[in-house]
Amino acid sequence: MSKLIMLRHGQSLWNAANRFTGWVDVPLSERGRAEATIASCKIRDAGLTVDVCFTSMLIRAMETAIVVMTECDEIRQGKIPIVQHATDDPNWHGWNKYYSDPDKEIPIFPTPALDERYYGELQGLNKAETAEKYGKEQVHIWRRSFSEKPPGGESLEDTMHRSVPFFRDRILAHLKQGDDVLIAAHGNSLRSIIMYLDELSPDEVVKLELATGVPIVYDIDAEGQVVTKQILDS
Ligand SMILES: O=C(O)[C@@H](CO)OP(=O)(O)O
Repeated sequence: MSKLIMLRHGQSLWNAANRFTGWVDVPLSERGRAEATIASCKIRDAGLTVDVCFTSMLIRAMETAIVVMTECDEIRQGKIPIVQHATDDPNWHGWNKYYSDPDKEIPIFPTPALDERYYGELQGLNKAETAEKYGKEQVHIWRRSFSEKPPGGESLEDTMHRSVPFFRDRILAHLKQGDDVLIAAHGNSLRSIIMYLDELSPDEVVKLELATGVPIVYDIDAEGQVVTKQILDS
């Protein structure tokens, strides 16, 4: 049985300011880094370790992954987490040219497939002011419905079309072979994967809210099926 730990990044500076963020690359707040540290301790205290880590390309998810993987040493079992950048980037050479033993490393794979949903024309706007302008109900539909897109942005369904194929092709492959996996990502990219894992309907996913910095732990069997789910929220 493998463990899948899903973690929404800690509070960002725009979460704190109640602004739509989407693909804007805003870092964690002081509280967000503390939340990531607490998440690391919860993962350690639950006796969990990590063999492979996936994050989005956005700094708030990467910061969270790095804090989790380095704050409580037990999680990395004496191994070194190393970020695995894309090999086809013409401006970036050398990161994978070194002497090392792969058994002593934990690869961290950043991927755009796990980025937050693109919030289009809402990016940067204050959420409360936007609700006053367009109505609470309309803004709730933009934020939480499955198929409605915010103006110029992605619906959850669009996000799912990139997150779930990546999850199935890349992440489940590790889980099926027995690796324990950490995904540090975003409210909506994780909602789309949880919708898939928990077999939620479009109506059910509207009510799914993920808190920042709270680990969600799945047991996954060798066929890639969910056996149990636990939320480490206390
Ligand atoms: O602003 C965002 O990018 C997201 C997550 O913080 O917001 P929402 O909760 O509206 O999906």
